[in-house]
Amino acid sequence: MSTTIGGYLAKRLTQIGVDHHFAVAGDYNLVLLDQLLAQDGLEQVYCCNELNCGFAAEGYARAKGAACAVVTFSVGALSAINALGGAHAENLPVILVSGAPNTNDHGTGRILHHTLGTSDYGYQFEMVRHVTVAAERLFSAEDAPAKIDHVIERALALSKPVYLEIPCNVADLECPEPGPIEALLPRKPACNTTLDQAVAATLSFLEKREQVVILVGSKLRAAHGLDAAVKLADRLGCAVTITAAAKGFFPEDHPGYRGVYWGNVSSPGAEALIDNADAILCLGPVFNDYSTVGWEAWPRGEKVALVNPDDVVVAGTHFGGVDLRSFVTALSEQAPRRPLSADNSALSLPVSTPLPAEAKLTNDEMMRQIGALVTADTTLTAETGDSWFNAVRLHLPAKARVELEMQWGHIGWSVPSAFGNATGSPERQHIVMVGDGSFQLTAQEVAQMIRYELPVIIFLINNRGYVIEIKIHDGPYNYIQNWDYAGLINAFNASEGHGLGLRANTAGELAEAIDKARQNRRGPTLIECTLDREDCTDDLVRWGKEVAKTNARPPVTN
Ligand SMILES: C/C(NCc1cnc(C)nc1N)=C(/S)[C@H](O)COP(=O)(O)OP(=O)(O)O
Ligand SMILES: [Mg+2]
Repeated sequence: MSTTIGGYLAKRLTQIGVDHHFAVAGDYNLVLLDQLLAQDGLEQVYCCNELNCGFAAEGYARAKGAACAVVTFSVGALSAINALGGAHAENLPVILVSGAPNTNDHGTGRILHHTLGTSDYGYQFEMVRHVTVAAERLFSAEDAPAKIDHVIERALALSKPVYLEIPCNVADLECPEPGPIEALLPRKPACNTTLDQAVAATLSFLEKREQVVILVGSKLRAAHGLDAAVKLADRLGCAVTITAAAKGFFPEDHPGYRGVYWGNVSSPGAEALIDNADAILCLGPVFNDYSTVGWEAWPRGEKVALVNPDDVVVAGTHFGGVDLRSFVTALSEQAPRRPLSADNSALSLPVSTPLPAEAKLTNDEMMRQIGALVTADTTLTAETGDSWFNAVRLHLPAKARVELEMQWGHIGWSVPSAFGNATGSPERQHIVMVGDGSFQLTAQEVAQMIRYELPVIIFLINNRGYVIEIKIHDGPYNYIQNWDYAGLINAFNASEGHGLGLRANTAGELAEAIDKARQNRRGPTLIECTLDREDCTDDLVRWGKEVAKTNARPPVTN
């Protein structure tokens, strides 16, 4: 039996659970797109541009565990590279496939369209290697299967993006059918010696310590450690806090859950919990300048055990090659059981009383109404901006998901990412919180939500500008042209009733808009929430001041 190179890739995608791939056509990838279209069980979904295509794949990977975006050479791929940087920063296995020039043109000195106008077509491959963990260029059918398998295996093993370049005259060449997928799926090293020693060292580290706290980090999901973390919390009976970027990675109805640890904008009591702990088990943490509030809130020292996706550092010893899930599972089975020491009734939940219907809409009222929408089936995608602080403050029902991009932080990511996420998990209710500034970068993808009839509810928070930047450092550059955001839906020809654009100036108008959104099941509903520019979370103001201070540090002169 044989197939084509495009058919081989298509079959491999379905074997790893990718039922859709995202694409923008270009003459370098049209034959490849035909090969992918021919695969049963693999749907081709189109995007407005290649940046959105990359972000849609990133969102799909959040839902399905892997994703694929197909773009054309150079003019397409260079836009998608930004989204690949995001997938790398957020630990998501996105496979970027780029069409490429005819193999006969290499080395001829000829000038090709869509290129820099030089005869060297290798610059894209050089650029993409900086944002991927594996990259391959195909030139023939002979080594194509091995190269395709290599990038797929690396993407899954490391939960990171990879790249495949397929010339336009190679995509339909004949090659053998793919074999079983098992060898490409993640398998952890069976080195039990190091694992056992890491666990033993941690058990003795914990032995004499009373105030144990687990801090859940944003790499925990990519390391497949969510369930193991709950088991460990049950075993240790300890308090559990999360970093902001790990929102939704630990059940908030768990008796040990004690909120978000984020320095001076932590949940009430969470900062003291970490400061007073004598043992902090950090599971998949990312301590960057934003998450440590300008390097101020960064748990370090002998009381910290670092459990990273592929290594453990505890009591001054580094145990390499130990995968997080195996380690946390073994620790939860061997640690002495302790009684429950934490009680999340101590977690004070934000309570805001409903405003009268005619009252001007406020941020708190907006969040009260959005919070009431969130259920176990909800996926809330929250954009960079005050939406971060609003989303992190929500108290989530078990199994609700929050998607954030707090490492990469590319404004505009939320709309295409939610489009991809909704494509990959149509059974869930999808909500987006996105500011006016961010929305202006990638608004087109709402048109695809209309085209594919995805009932995403988009809360467009119109506070007239880049408020997070205004709070960090104000200037004329933080103010933008105001759009008729609610009216934009009509520009996307939503007249078939597949899309709704509404505006909410008051508490009552928001409640009505949400009712309409819940009934609109055949397309997106964009609700423009108008807020005063000064009406932002206190957390943003306090956090912004600290970050501004950190940015302003003068160069150290020695
Ligand atoms: C301009 C920028 N960041 C700089 C930036 C600029 N360009 C890209 C691609 N990504 C970025 N983060 C940011 S966070 C704006 O405040 C976002 O404004 P908006 O979406 O309106 O949200 P808020 O009003 O809540 O801040
Ligand atoms: Mg704004």
